Amino acid sequence: MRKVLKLLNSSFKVAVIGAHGGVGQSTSLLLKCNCNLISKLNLLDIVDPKGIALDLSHIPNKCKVRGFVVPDEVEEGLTGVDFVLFCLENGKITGHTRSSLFYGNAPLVEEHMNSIAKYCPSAMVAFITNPVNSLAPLAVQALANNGVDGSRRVVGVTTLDLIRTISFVSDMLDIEPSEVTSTVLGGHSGETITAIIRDGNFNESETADLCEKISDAGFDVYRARNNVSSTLGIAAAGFRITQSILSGLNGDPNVVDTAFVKSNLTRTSYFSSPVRFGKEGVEEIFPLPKFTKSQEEMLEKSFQYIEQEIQTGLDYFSKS
Ligand SMILES: NC(=O)c1ccc[n+]([C@@H]2O[C@H](COP(=O)([O-])OP(=O)(O)OC[C@H]3O[C@@H](n4cnc5c(N)ncnc54)[C@H](O)[C@@H]3O)[C@@H](O)[C@H]2O)c1
Ligand SMILES: O=C(O)C[C@H](O)C(=O)O
Repeated sequence: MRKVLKLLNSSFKVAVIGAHGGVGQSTSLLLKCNCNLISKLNLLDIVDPKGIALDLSHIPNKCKVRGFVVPDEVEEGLTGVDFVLFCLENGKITGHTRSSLFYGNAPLVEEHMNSIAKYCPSAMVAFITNPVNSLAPLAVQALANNGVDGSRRVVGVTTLDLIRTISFVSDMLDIEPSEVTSTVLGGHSGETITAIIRDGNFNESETADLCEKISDAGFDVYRARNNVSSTLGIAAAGFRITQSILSGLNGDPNVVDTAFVKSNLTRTSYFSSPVRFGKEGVEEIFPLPKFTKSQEEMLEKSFQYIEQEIQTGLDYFSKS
């Protein structure tokens, strides 16, 4: 007899933190329009997001959107939330390397993680906010400082690197995106975005150029948009990871997506690779495939950067 899949909830409460910003607004639009698993979409920002919420609420569907000002309305905005998506950025930061963002964003993230521990301790949490490789470990530690185990519930968003890889490879080979088997591992910063090209017959130097293009893609967008980083590609990537995480929470047994998670897969304590999402968050981390020699060398090179960036996140607590 065919087994009927029993899905549980189909009606999750989601919070977007930093919802007034470029990434926050475009991602919230996709979530409101396309995510049938969301019944309540709470927008949080230090700039009053009620106008954005009103605008989105005119799109007719079951998902109810409300705005909450940080810090006064954080309790109301986060209570009972199932999934929190971080899109905030400290406006006072100057310079734009992903790592230069750390010292501005870390205290804001710590404060919100303390609120999450208080008002929605079992929520899944995903970081679009940079630097992803440092802030996801910081967030897990912030929850631990509050007695909450977030090791399977906090993820860094690396799906933008994945969709870029799929787009570039499918364009170059003129094949359907669904046929692309190339992937991306490691983390979300220049030296750690490690594309694993498995399609086509690229020679060594073409493969190296393509991997570099994937790892530089964020800066290419930043330059081409006159110093504005991605808000549209990342919205699609943020939507994708939200859909994956909520489908897992909803009891779908086959949800696989790529994310930067606490991991034993390599010698770094966090790593981005394909994982299975379920009711408990990250439920399975898949073994790494066989690599070519040059892929192995690239990964080996990325480990030291990943570990340093993880350590930056963890050192935040020992130094403060
Ligand atoms: N992971 C990725 O692939 C990826 C891709 C693109 C952008 N990003 C990152 O996303 C982040 C947001 O980028 P953006 O272009 O939307 O920036 P933005 O400046 O347009 O928006 C940031 C928003 O955060 C809000 N904010 C500031 N402090 C806050 C606080 N304490 N609580 C709540 N909200 C607060 C601001 O008011 C603003 O509305 C950046 O860190 C950027 O580097 C990551
Ligand atoms: O560079 C950025 O801040 C944006 C983002 O990380 C990206 O990859 O586009």
